[in-house]
Amino acid sequence: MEVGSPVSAVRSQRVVLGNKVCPAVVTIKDGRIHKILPDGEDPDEGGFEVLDMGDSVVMPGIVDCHVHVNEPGRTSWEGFWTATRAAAAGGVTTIVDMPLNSIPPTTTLHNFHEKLREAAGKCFVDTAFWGGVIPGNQHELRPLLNAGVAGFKCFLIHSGVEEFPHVTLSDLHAAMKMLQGTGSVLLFHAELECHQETPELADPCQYTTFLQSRPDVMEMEAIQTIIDLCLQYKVRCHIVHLAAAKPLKMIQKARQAGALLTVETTHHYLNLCAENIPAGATQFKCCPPIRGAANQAKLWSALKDGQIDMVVSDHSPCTPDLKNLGSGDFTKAWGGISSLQFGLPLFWTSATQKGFQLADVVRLLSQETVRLCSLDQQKGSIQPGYDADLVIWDPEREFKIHEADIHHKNKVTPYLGITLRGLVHATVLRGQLVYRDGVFCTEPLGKSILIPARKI
Ligand SMILES: NC(=O)N[C@H]1NC(=O)NC1=O
Ligand SMILES: [Zn+2]
Ligand SMILES: [Zn+2]
Repeated sequence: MEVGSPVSAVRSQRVVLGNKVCPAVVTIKDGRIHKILPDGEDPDEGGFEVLDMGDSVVMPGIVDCHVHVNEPGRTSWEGFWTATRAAAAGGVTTIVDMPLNSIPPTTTLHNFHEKLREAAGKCFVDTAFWGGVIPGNQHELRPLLNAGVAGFKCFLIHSGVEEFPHVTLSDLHAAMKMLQGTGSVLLFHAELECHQETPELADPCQYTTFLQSRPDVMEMEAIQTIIDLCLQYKVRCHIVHLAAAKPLKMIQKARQAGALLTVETTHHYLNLCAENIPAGATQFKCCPPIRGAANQAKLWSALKDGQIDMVVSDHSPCTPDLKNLGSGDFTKAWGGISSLQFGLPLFWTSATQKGFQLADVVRLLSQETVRLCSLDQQKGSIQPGYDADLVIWDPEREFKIHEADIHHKNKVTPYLGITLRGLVHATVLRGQLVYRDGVFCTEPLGKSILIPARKI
């Protein structure tokens, strides 16, 4: 079957349906899942283009709700065309774009309209959008929500870019008042500046120098602030890219007290360790920093027992010069790691060794992420009526990451040359084959997804 073709049924010996993996034929009508038939039973109506995938796994497409596309304004860093091709190659059928790093940032209705114009006709997978909260823009929040943003993101510390300033507590009270009763969600970059001594003569090329400059107490302090606001206003709050395990106890306690609080971590915190980062290797720089192995083990057990809800990429690329790889100075390099294309195999390679099952992958990379961005009635599950967004992959197949196979605009990544388990064969977007074995559909078939206002 050619890429770009409509698919009217997919057959496989391993279809992930809820908690089960079984042989089935998934039929598709008008871009949506129509019926799920036991294998052997043939689709009854004629003219079916059955894509027979043997024993490759068929799963809901991955929904990565933390991606910095950077368009418009910083298109040398990334863009809709390249980011969504990387997504398609990685089995990601929906991304949610972060409001910052693009110029302008998605902090006003006017800027959101500009974002939508720029995205049109360039996306190979579906794309939804977060709005941003910055000082003084509280009157833009309701209009942005009514226009279809999935929710909002803010920073409690310098964001890395000047045009997206971080908020103070009084900005947050103003924003919370606007969001109260809307059912929307506020995402927090959870690091707060704390008073601490920084050793003057520390070598900026040593990873530990950077790590010590952003200790886990900065995450603790930020998360305490978030919990207080969340309980006070009863607005849904979400902690992006939790790196430290220490705040998990207080998060759990807050949830037990009724806080509408969710938390994500990223592939880099689950796969990379501070102990293994060489001097000068600024491709590993991100914020909060990658912490030690003992911390990482705690993140994995928190994922297992549901204390961390989901795993995302936080794909945040830049041009190679901004990584300062030449000097290797961690204090000067851009913080951000590119991994949009490799989320599924990165997660699976480690998770399978820790006893996670395919159904856990669906829960952590699709079902929980669609709930966060209010797409759970439409995406993230193989059920009649849902969008026929599928990833078809081989969880046993190993492959090596070669630069030539990376579809992100800039190829700098800490994962270059590593071998992963889990090869994506095909990606189906609303019933159309958009990627198969290295070949993309020539037309970008992705849509901008506007989220209808929540009914609460
Ligand atoms: N501005 C931006 O993308 N920052 C991201 N990069 C990173 O490493 N953490 C972030 O929050
Ligand atoms: Zn962040
Ligand atoms: Zn981010």
